[in-house]
Amino acid sequence: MSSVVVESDVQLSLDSIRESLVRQEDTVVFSLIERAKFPLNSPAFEEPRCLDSGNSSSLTEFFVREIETIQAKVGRYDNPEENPFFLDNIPHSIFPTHKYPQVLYPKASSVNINKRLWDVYFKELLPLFVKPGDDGNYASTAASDLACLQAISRRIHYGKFVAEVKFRDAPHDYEPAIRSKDTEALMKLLTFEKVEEMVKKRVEKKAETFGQEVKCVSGDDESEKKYKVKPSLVSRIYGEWLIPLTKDVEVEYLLRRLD
Ligand SMILES: O=C(O)C(=O)C[C@]1(C(=O)O)C=C[C@@H](O)C=C1
Repeated sequence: MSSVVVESDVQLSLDSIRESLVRQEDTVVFSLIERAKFPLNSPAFEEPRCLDSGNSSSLTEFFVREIETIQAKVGRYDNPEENPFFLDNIPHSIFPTHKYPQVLYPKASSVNINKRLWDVYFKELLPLFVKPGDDGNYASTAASDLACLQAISRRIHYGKFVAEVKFRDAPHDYEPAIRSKDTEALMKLLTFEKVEEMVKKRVEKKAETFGQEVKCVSGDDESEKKYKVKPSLVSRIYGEWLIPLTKDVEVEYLLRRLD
């Protein structure tokens, strides 16, 4: 076992972790609603159109790389809740940084599935919740995509904190499955189906509340409410992608928890 130990006295409970996940839902749902203002605008993220010869990034990739570099310089990635998409060598902050408590197990803390998230987001999620088309508004679209990607990335990588607290609460349950690298057993141990159902219902309600068209004319037919992103789709995005990705992060983290 590593000689570096986590600060096990740092207050960490499954309830407080779940409260943060609930709050993060607001950010995720809002970011999807904001992104839905623009059509798909696929040339922004599919095509290398940079006029600088030698740069084969798409506009969106270029934008994300540049923003991540600036954000690293002001300390974003010193926060263990944040995980970059492109930075292998994260520049040091050029400002004094906050000392975050070492809550995560150091050898497991670097789990990062953002490459997978990038593909899933652009190939599977985005075409589901935005209209097809191209209005040429690529810079604003890229900024909106980054907001979605960062909110979703934070949410799914929060699985590291969930896994840490579950491990601390029941190390004897988890240790045999970790030692035998039994991912199926780990998945079973960390799954709470009722919680997942509640999450899916709640995000649907949030999408209804945050994304309904607001009209001030009295006598409007309630049954004709319109939404910026279909609420059942937000629930599906959580059920089919965000929760499974969070669970994959939890498993990846646990597999390294005894290194
Ligand atoms: O709340 C938990 O226990 C989590 O692990 C988070 C989460 C989720 O992604 O929302 C994932 C797995 C559980 O089955 C329930 C919910």
